[in-house]
Amino acid sequence: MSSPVPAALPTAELHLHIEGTLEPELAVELARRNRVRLPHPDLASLRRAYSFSDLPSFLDLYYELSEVLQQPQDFTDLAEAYLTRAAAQGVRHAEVFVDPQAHTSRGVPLEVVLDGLAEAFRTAEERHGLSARLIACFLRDRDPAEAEALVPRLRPWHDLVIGVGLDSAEVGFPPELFRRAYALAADEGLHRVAHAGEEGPPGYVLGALDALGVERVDHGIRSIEDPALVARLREEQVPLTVCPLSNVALRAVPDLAAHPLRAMLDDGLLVTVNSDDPAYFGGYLHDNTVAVSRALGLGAAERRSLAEHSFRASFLPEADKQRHLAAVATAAEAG
Ligand code: HPA
Ligand SMILES: [Zn+2]
Repeated sequence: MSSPVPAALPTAELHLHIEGTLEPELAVELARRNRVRLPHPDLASLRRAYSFSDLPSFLDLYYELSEVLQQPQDFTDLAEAYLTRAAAQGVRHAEVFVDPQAHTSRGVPLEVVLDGLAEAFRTAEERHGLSARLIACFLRDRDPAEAEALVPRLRPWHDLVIGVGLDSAEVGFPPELFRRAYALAADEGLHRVAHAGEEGPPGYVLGALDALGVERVDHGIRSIEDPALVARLREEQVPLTVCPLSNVALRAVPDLAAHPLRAMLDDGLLVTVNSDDPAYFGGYLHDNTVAVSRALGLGAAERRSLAEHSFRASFLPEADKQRHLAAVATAAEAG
């Protein structure tokens, strides 16, 4: 008999790509609504395409399906579906990635993307009991000049877009390429995070810290290959937003039992669990927590630490962090 599923604790989700929440059913519906031809003729064949060998093979499908997103309402529907699912999985605050260039590069205006998402995010607290903000990611496999040009264009949405990030194909695109874009973002008062050490080497994590001044590292799992880097991440309590089901789906780790999450926790790192692209990788936030807990034998104390870390690592004001941490304590002691 398998053990009962632990209850979801209140948690902040800090590594979630809104485009990665596009479930196949919604992709098919939006393709029909917008008369976009998908290369997969029906839902069953589309579902079969959700099998990946690495990050680039996933990104091919992720960008292809993003083309069904055309109108503000499409982005509102996408966000609304995520918020509904996230709330049911214990998420009480979300700092959500969006890839503006994935849309502007195919002729969808920035306003369509951000106003569409804003429509759902504005009412997230009342409708779903969770607060939600955006982090605009630069696509690292495109010209850094595009990233630099994007930064001032985010100004009208600074109540919603609280930071910048860096994603897409990692290997061959080191953080240093985006030094200027991040300096511009810092001047605008935006928070800074970056994907590093997912497929790329530990040196990319160092580059994100030193060249980009990031406040959090997304993934960062390959940091464990460099003991001096691990010591620095521990001393500086740099948050690492880890995504277990993503790492297995993209073969960054062979299976969940081999995932470094427990070692990272035991090393005193400020790690959090997140879902990355849940429509593609088989689970939302609590699904990740349950799966990795089972595989690594994490207990209630470790799950409480993960929930606490998520709020400590968030960009929430201190008073809100304390309010959420109190809610974690109440839920953990009840459960
Ligand atoms: O996991 C990811 N890594 C890099 N880029 C991405 N864009 C969406 N998901 C990812
Ligand atoms: Zn990611």
